[in-house]
Amino acid sequence: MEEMMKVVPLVLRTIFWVALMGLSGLLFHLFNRVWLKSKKIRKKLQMQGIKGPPPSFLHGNLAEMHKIQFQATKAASNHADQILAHDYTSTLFPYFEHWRKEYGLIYTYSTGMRQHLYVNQPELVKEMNQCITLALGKPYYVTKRLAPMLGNGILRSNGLIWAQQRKIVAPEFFMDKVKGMVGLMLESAQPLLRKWEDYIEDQGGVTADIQVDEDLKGVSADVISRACFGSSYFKGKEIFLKLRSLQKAISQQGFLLGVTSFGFLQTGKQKEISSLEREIESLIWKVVKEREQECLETCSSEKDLLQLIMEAAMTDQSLGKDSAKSKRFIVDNCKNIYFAGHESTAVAASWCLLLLAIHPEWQDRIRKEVAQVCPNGLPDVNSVMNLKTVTIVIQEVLRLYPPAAFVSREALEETQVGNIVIPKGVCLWTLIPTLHRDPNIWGPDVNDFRPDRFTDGVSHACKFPQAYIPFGLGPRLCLGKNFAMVQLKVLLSLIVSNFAFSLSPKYRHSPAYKMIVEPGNGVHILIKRI
Ligand code: HEM
Repeated sequence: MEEMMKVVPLVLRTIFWVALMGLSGLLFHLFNRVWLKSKKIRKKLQMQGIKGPPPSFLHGNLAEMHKIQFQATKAASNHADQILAHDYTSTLFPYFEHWRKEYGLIYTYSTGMRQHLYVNQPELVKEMNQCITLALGKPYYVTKRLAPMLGNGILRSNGLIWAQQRKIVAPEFFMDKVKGMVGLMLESAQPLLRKWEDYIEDQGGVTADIQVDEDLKGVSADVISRACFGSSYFKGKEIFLKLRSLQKAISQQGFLLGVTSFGFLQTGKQKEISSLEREIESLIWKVVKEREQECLETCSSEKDLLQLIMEAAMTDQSLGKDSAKSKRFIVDNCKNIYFAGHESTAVAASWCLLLLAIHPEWQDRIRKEVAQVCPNGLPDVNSVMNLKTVTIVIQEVLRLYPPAAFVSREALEETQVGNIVIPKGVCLWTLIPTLHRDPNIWGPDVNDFRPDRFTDGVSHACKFPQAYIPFGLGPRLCLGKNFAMVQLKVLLSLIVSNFAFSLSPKYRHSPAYKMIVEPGNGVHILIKRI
């Protein structure tokens, strides 16, 4: 017994020393490998004249970012009366604004040990976006959180895999293909018109106070379901509903700053995410199998996107005969097109209705144009291309309220962008709304809603056309740009030529970031029949 009493403290002491050595080793590793490495990267940027807020050990500038965010949230007053003057970056990402005022259009900051470069100088934005090197990709720490939703599809992939996917998917969204989809866009919008007429009927027959967002999401889900899944679009809609739940679950995780909550807090959410991911995969796969069977019997000559993605998966040499790879390709790309194609277009439509509600003179101009250009007031393949007023209204809305807030890249290798050498691992961030509201680029009326600034094209609307990037720019330019623009034109011309609307007193202006920037409390308008 006495012997044992002597041994216990010895064991405890040994454990203590081993733990201490382990901890010192870890700290040494953190200090040497991680901290010194990020210090070296920072130094490389500083030596090129790039300044930024001084980071603290382990956290970088995170504490300051949270503090600035906290103060901005506290100070955020109701912007209801200054919808146009309100640049949402000042409330959603106030630290970027704070540092921009202090350090200019290019600066560096860090989150944890990760070094970032803020790039909002138009010349450098252009260089960065038009850089064709595969050494610039989507930042891994951001996209890895999106993996359950996007797999390794085109939105998150990098390098050769991305280049191959882009080659396969891009032609499906060329203007010629999109023109063929005008009919299905019209079909999808009709139920919305009937629904809003019913609202008016239900609310006394003259006007109705409605919230537009879910109805618009319904239309864009229907459009992309029809475009993607053709005859099986009902099943497509079921998939899309689940994808929306998945998006909601992921965006609750605050992935942007790359700060993880403690694992155990996330377990429930993680389980929900994994189960949704599995359900979506098996639903998509079921549709694919049914389609294969249909094709064995009679395959329609009219090919939808699913058909084209399936054919690409079968014929693309990079995927070879590996059925697992082909399956991943099909499932991931269906998921990517849904996410990219559905949410952002619907949110853009919401912002359009908001700005048109406070500018009835532009509703009048659209109405006149639709009456002149469209036979029977319905846009078709030819007339949709001639809707100039609708186009400039959409362009102006996307300038003031771009749904995608950032263009982001990571230097996968050391890369030269313009006159700056970007060390490997640095993430680059361009804030699209800030570029779109720079008075040096757009002039003193930058905060006014003035669609006619776009009458003679983007290059006449501003000093630096590459600074207008609601759809990005260069090799990673949005694949669905044509699809989104045509869909928005069809939808707006139908709504405006059937209804007149103004802003409802229920509307509260509070843009919110949920992977894209949307009206936080929805868009409420008062509508009446024309
Ligand atoms: C108003 C609606 C839309 C907006 C504002 C928008 C905006 C964007 C932006 C900013 C990017 C990133 C560009 C970059 O990282 O440089 C992007 C990428 C992409 N978008 Fe869109 N988008 C919209 C609609 C659509 C639609 C309807 C589709 C498909 C049907 C689509 C498919 C894609 C794809 C596949 C990419 C990834 C391209 C790549 O990485 O190569 N988008 N979009």
